[in-house]
Amino acid sequence: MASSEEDGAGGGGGSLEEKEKGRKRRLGALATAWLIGYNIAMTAGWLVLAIAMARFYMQKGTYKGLYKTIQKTLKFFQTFAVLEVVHCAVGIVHTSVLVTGVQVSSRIFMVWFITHSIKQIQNEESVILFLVVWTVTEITRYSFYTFNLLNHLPYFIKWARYNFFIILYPAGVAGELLTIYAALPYVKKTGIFSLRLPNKYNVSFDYYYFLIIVMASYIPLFPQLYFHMLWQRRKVLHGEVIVEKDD
Ligand SMILES: CCCCCCCCCCCCC[C@@H](O)CC(=O)SCCNC(=O)CCNC(=O)[C@H](O)C(C)(C)COP(=O)(O)OP(=O)(O)OC[C@H]1O[C@@H](n2cnc3c(N)ncnc32)[C@H](O)[C@@H]1OP(=O)(O)O
Repeated sequence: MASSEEDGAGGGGGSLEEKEKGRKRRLGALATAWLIGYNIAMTAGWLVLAIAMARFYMQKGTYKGLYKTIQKTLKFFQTFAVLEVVHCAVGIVHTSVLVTGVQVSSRIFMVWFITHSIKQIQNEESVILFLVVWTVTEITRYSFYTFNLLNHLPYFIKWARYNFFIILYPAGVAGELLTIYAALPYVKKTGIFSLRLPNKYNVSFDYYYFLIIVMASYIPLFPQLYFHMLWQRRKVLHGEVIVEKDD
């Protein structure tokens, strides 16, 4: 995270260098305040989602219809996560734009272009699987960032942040892949998001094959995200310094 770097520089000095240092400090404080607000809002959003899912299941005794009940909250908070890519791009969070971009875009794709668009699969068990996994992950992750920024990080949150993913990441990926797989027959039948020839643009696009490519792209991309997290884990929990290649 961007820090109030160059601490100790005089604020009221007149030189250009001192003014620049003062500006950076103010930006650092502003960025920290923004990130605290953002992370609190995201923790709260995913907590609301967790409570709504638990209430639904306790009242109805089934997961059928669960997605429909929670979809608005899910769409709102998952889409809001686009800001994470912005945070990296503008440099207020020191992490890879590429890694964050792949993570966020795959989630947004699942929410809008699979589960929202193909209604027939909304009651699949695999949807519940990735929903539960995402929810546990995000409550842990955003509360970790919040407490970290406030310099009051309980060890169990840090531990959970850098251990839960070992199981949750593969479980989430399984839920996502099974959901896309379940969507394939409906995509083929309805031709949703596909463009057939002839048309005035003279281009064709088959969403069915696109989804197969997306599924295949998990094979090279997921291990990179997983190893990234394993490196982070070693760095944070065991204090190992590992030099990662830039994007
Ligand atoms: C268009 C079609 C697209 C199709 C694409 C197909 C791609 C398929 C492959 C993708 C598979 C993804 C599947 C996935 O959706 C499944 C799941 O998520 S399942 C649930 C389990 N998931 C996880 O556990 C997620 C783990 N991933 C992450 O945590 C992040 O997303 C990730 C970007 C991968 C890692 O994060 P990061 O590098 O940021 O690690 P850290 O958390 O350790 O943070 C590093 C430093 O940055 C600071 N930071 C980061 N974010 C914030 C923030 N919001 N506020 C404040 N600070 C932040 C953090 O504190 C660290 O700073 P420092 O080192 O200074 O302490």
